[in-house]
Amino acid sequence: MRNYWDYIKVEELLSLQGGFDNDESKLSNDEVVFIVVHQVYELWFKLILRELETARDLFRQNPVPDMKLANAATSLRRVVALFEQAVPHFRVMETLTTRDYLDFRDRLIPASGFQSAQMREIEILLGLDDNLRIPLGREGSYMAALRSSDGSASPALARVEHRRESGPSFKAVLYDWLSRTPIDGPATQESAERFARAFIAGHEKEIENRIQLAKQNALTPDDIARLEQRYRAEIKFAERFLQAEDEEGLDDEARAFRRRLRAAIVFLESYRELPRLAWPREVIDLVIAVEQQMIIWRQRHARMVERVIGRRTGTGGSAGVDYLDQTALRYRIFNDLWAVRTILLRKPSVPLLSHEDEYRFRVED
Ligand code: HEM
Ligand SMILES: N[C@@H](CC(=O)c1ccccc1NC=O)C(=O)O
Repeated sequence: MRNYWDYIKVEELLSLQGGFDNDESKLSNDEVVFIVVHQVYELWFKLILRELETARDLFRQNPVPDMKLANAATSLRRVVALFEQAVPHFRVMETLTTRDYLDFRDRLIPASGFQSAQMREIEILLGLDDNLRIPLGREGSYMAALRSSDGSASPALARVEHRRESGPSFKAVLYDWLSRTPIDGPATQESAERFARAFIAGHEKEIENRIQLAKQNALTPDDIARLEQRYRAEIKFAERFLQAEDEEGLDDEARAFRRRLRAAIVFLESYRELPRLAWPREVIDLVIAVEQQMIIWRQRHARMVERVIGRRTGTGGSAGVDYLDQTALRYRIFNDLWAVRTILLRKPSVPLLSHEDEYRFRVED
């Protein structure tokens, strides 16, 4: 007969909280809390990885089946919900007082969450650039921390190595897809760059409006000059961004790719009410929401750590909270998606499209 305990594997599950000695009777409530909270996180990470992999596999196709964009949005919405649930979960860990935790902390050394293979898999699958990674302190790379203390391989290392070899990151395939966006006409370099130039002209128009407004509000000539200087700097940023001149060391092909990518993101965000652009824009908005939640996770973990162990060195050998705060600040994957928000225009100032009808649902007459 089919029953709950066989399907959920309750007995097996409840036998996994015994720590290094597999003997829960030896552990305090505090230590079982410590173990269970981690196990719940690793289950959340498992679900996040499944959804991110589904989304990556969808965008890996060329062409990406338009009918499946809603599925991608569903996967990404679930990832956001999982992180949103995981963040407040640190409250349970904060019921551990520093003294209670110190009762068993030394036994954990050198184990650390730095060895959470699934967290590394999420970073790799999303597309975190290894060059951004902050060295932990004791080991050279984050991969070294996944080896056993005698340097031998581990299931965690195998997991992460497999993830590194299991195909392109979600970022890579998403950006490839975006770079193929037909921008106000065919999906060519020329139409992308033509749109970018028209968008910059929109910024020029916006500035004239703002300066007129400043004059009407009787700002002093000095204030107006200061405002105009600030607006001109904003245009310069927008130009450098859309021409991908802010990136060092790109060859011509890479720079052309970044221009198509950035023009596409600006295009989707600026005309999101056009039916055929609505789902793509929803997808990139959800990608931002995923990264935002991951940054909040890092921050919330760091605040919990500070509350429980202050600023002492981590069992994994890092500077502890200082290291964690740096990761929350520096680990950014979808910079282009975030940066676009700096240069978007009010609706009245975005360029008129020459092929707007091509982005409407066609009603067969
Ligand atoms: C009392 C509870 C906790 C303390 C004191 C703590 C402390 C730390 C410290 C100090 C680090 C930096 C590496 C090191 O030197 O060890 C770290 C890393 C990490 N911890 Fe925790 N942690 C706690 C709970 C958790 C929980 C519940 C999770 C959930 C999975 C977690 C996941 C991680 C991850 C993934 C890292 C690596 C972060 C990165 O390198 O980006 N930790 N933790
Ligand atoms: N790095 C933590 C120890 C710790 O939290 C931990 C130890 C063993 C297994 C998972 C852990 N979680 C996060 O690092 C600390 O410095 O206290």
